[in-house]
Amino acid sequence: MKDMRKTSVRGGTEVQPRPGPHAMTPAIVAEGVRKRYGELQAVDGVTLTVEAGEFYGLLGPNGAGKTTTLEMLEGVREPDEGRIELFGLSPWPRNPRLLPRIGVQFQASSFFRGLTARESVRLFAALYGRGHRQADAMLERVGLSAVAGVDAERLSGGQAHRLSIACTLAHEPDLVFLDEPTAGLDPQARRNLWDLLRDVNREGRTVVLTTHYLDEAEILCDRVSVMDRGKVLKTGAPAALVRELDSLSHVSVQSGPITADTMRGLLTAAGADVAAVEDDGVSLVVATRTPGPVLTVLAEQGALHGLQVRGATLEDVFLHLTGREYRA
Ligand SMILES: Nc1ncnc2c1ncn2[C@@H]1O[C@H](COP(=O)(O)OP(=O)(O)OP(=O)(O)O)[C@@H](O)[C@H]1O
Repeated sequence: MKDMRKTSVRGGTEVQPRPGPHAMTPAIVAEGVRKRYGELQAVDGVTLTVEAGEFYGLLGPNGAGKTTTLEMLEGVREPDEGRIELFGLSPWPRNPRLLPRIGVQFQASSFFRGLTARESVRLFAALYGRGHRQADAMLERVGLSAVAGVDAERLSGGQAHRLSIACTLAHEPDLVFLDEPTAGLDPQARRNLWDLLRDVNREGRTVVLTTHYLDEAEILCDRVSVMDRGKVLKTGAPAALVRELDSLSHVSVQSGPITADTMRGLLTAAGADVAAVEDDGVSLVVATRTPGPVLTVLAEQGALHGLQVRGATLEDVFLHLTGREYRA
């Protein structure tokens, strides 16, 4: 079921089979995790499980506690309370048995001064006893071979993000943590990075990311946890969270062939569940919980020109859960 969704999102690309996640120890188990900074309860009892092979997202607005949660999962910040296990092992205090299995993306802006892109990846690979060949293959993989000899600090924003991911992946970790990996990228660079992250996940690696971008989470993640004020408000597959909302769909067609009044009459006669029918002279829009009968009526009237059906999105889920607008 999960992989079918991914297949369609990935434009028909075939998903590589991977072992069923439930057969394995979860990649991450966190129970009742808390972190306080002075008076501020930044993380307030987070409980979550990430299965091996999952693409998992932590969503939320600024200050929700995503980064603090991620850092505790990574083992770089000590929780005040709670239990965390990665592949059944505690990441805190720093656990040398776990280090080769996890990859933590560092900020793209903090490469070692004076090193080229190639040297940067080779350095990271060497830290884990991996050779030049593997590092260079990773550089190729992220599409940076052509700029391998360029000073890392002179790369474009998109290239720098790709380089930081190459460094994160150079030792082939099973579990990859990314903190807002596409922040600040232009739409094309974002999409390129999405492709790369999907490929990494398709190889069977577990990917956990934080993001402000709800579209990104909806497209990439198998499951997301929506966080606000240090708490997880809800966890689930993006599509399931959206479906649970039971919100209105908006069916829109070009104005002209049929008036709003006629449409209302026909929809009532057809027994369709309609909340509103409006026409602004450009589009006729029907808000409904049952788009099927609406589409049938429009088809019968030959009024399907310019058809668009817009359902709820994760943004609506966020609004519903937090009672406030999503500000990326
Ligand atoms: N080292 C720190 N010392 C004190 N307060 C901190 C520290 N790090 C984060 N905070 C505060 O804790 C809260 C949670 O921050 P955190 O960075 O975890 O949230 P976030 O969801 O990742 O937000 P953003 O999207 O802005 O990165 C915020 O109010 C932040 O100001």
